[in-house]
Amino acid sequence: MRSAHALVEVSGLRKVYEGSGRRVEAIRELTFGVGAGELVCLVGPSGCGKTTLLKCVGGLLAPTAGEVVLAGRRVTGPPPGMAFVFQEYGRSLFPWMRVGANVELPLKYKGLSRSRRRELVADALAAVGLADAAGAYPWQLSGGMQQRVAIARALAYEPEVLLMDEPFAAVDAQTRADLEDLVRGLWRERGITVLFVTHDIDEAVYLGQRVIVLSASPTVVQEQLKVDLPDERDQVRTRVAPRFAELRTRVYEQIQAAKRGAPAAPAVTESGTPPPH
Ligand SMILES: Nc1ncnc2c1ncn2[C@@H]1O[C@H](COP(=O)(O)OP(=O)(O)OP(=O)(O)O)[C@@H](O)[C@H]1O
Repeated sequence: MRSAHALVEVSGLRKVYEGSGRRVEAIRELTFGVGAGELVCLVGPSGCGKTTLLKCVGGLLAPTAGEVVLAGRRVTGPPPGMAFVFQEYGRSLFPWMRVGANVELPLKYKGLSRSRRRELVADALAAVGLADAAGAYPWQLSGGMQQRVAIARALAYEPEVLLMDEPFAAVDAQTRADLEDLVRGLWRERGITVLFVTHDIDEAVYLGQRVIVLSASPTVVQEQLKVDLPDERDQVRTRVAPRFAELRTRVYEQIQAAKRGAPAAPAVTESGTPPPH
């Protein structure tokens, strides 16, 4: 399933780590596209190369073969239109800088005026519900609030593409639900393209318009699944909907198959109906 107008195109991507007498073929061959304004979730067994893939997409790692193209341009380093949110908010925010300064920092590299930077910081903090926290230090905030700050920092940067690497893996379940709804809300309001890596099947189905299931390492695309749930999602109602259960079962089965090394299932039809099995 590759959009004719993909904003991000991953073609024949391969990554082999070499060094210290060790050779790990993390990604064998990955090809997929992400359309402008799409929210795509990537799931796969632990160690299948999700982080490696995201780093290649974000230009933080050079692929061994293949390429990533953003808006028609080959990615060879971190492109200006991309922002990252990592799992470890504790390490991604600078503890000696107040929240406002943390959010503002990347904007300084964009050469924006001071007043524009202030505007963007205030807007982003308000968007994540932390309008009052600009003067606090990260360590004065809860884990969930720190992750909101990391999201605000990415938003303030006004990215075309937001790359999120298991961003909610380290927060409690209630906070996680709130943050999932925050991301969906921001995505719908701002039309950002989101590539969201998670190991949580329910999270992938709840958040995504599409779920890409990766095989075990050395990684290929095991299956792509269209999430044909209504755009209005709700933590209670969506998660008990029969279609949600069908989709999560399908993803679960594919991940189990991936762990066993079973061949990829045929692609899902446009209606999103899984093929019979
Ligand atoms: N810098 C590195 N040098 C050597 N091998 C690496 C390096 N980074 C990752 N790997 C290996 O590449 C494979 C994929 O790792 P990666 O972290 O991308 O997987 P992941 O799917 O994100 O893992 P998890 O689900 O556990 O977070 C693993 O076998 C890992 O040991």
